[in-house]
Amino acid sequence: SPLPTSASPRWTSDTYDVLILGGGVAGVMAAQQLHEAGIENYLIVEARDELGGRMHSYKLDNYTVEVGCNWVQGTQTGNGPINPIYSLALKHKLVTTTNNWEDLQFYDEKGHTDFKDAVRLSVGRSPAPGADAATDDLPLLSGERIDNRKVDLNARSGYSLMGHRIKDKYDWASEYYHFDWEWAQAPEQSSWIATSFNNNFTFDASRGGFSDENLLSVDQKGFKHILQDEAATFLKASNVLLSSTVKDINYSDSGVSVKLESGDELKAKYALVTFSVGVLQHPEDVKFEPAFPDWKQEAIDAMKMGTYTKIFLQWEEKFWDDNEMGLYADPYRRGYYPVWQSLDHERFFPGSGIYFVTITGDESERVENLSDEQVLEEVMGVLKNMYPGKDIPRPKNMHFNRWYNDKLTRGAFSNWPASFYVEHQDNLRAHVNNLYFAGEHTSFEFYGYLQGAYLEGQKAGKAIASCVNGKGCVKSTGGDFHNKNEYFPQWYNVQEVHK
Ligand SMILES: Cc1cc2nc3c(=O)[nH]c(=O)nc-3n(C[C@H](O)[C@H](O)[C@H](O)COP(=O)(O)OP(=O)(O)OC[C@H]3O[C@@H](n4cnc5c(N)ncnc54)[C@H](O)[C@@H]3O)c2cc1C
Repeated sequence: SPLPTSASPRWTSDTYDVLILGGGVAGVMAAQQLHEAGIENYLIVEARDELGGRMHSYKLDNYTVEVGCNWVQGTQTGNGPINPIYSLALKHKLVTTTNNWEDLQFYDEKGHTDFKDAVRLSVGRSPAPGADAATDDLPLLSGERIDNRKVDLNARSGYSLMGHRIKDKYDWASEYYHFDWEWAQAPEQSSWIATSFNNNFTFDASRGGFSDENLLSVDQKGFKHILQDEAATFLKASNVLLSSTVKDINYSDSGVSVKLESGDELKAKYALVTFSVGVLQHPEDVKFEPAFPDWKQEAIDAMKMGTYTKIFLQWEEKFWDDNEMGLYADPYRRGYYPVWQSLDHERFFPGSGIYFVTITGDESERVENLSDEQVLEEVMGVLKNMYPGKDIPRPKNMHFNRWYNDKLTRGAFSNWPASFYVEHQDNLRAHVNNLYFAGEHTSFEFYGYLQGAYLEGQKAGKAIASCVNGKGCVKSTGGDFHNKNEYFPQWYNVQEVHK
């Protein structure tokens, strides 16, 4: 790796200007801002043995697969706004390919079937492929709600109000494919308004977004290399402390002290916490002293981590269909091993023998508590349904991450439950004394996505740099619900709606 190895940190006797807690996308981008502002007395503290966080690849046999993020989601339309992750991918020559969403095969418990029409007619986060009615668009109707100053509901209510009601297992699977597979939670667990603008800012160029293009990383150096290569352009060995888990964070308006699992203690004027909101929800993992003010704790607990689990399976020989994707409609259970992707395909890793299935949300949480053997048994049961009459051998390899139980993530990415309040979003980011916060979860437009982590890290890095350099500190917006929205002052005034 071109990256420096871990620092020999300076302990209590010395004080850093800034501690950046967490070396994922947000942490690295914040560090870059400090560097550009001429601040070099900072340290990134990361529990894992490399930078990247949820950019996390895994070597399955001879193939690098992505157990964390895999797509650059949204690129650029014409001269419109460009996704900064796309810029990074271009700069560091990420090897990508596209998916052909139409190359989808359908299955139920009796094998091949065809519910293309159910998928087409199912309302989606954006119009389903081939759907003709713009009214099938959840975000569109959400926009109307905002314009008419109506309150948020969950996305299930939105679907129902559009007249879309689940009739059978095919509707289940179709809706799952459009919704849960993106948000990692079910429509009833998700904000109608937040999922809608979140979708638009990334995918809908006509509504200020990047583009509806998704680029899949098939880079054998791992998706994470674009972040690590970028870090290597400015980070010095003395700026990074790897394999060091934070246990306690003590903060005030004069400084921050951080205790590591090793018992060592680091001190700084400011600290930026980039741990996921899931980690912040677990004080037994990382303890903050003093406890957060009520408004901060409420904002943290207002959000939920969705879990997105890719179960990679590898066989000596491919026995499955040639399609890129498969959608399985289980008769009894919504979201039961529903979305299958073949990597043994000419567009990806031909000859690899790799087929993977994604589960999300409550199913992920359930499955994480099973043993690998129990998971394999369930997966084999579904494959036997999908391919009746085929003698399917045990796979030679299986791998998946338990993101929900992982103390360093506590889920895959954040998702706003209904109802969404701009004030909670502001309070999630707002700093408390000398403790700042950034990560995908603090992003208004792009929560959940890499671009959210990138832009929030930059924003926090700039704010802290200005403070350190004596150019003025931003006033924390945290506190009781307030009435202004920095993004769309005239656009959404929750206070008025709820009076
Ligand atoms: C399965 C999955 C699929 C995804 N798919 C996509 C996708 O295709 N496209 C997309 O745009 N986004 C996707 N995402 C989301 C994307 O990966 C995240 O939004 C982004 O990586 C978050 O970056 P971050 O810096 O906010 O947080 P993180 O990457 O979580 O960084 C925080 C860092 O803090 C460290 N840490 C945590 N606790 C401690 C502690 N106590 N002490 C020290 N260090 C600690 C962690 O190890 C981590 O490195 C996916 C995520 C997952 C998990």
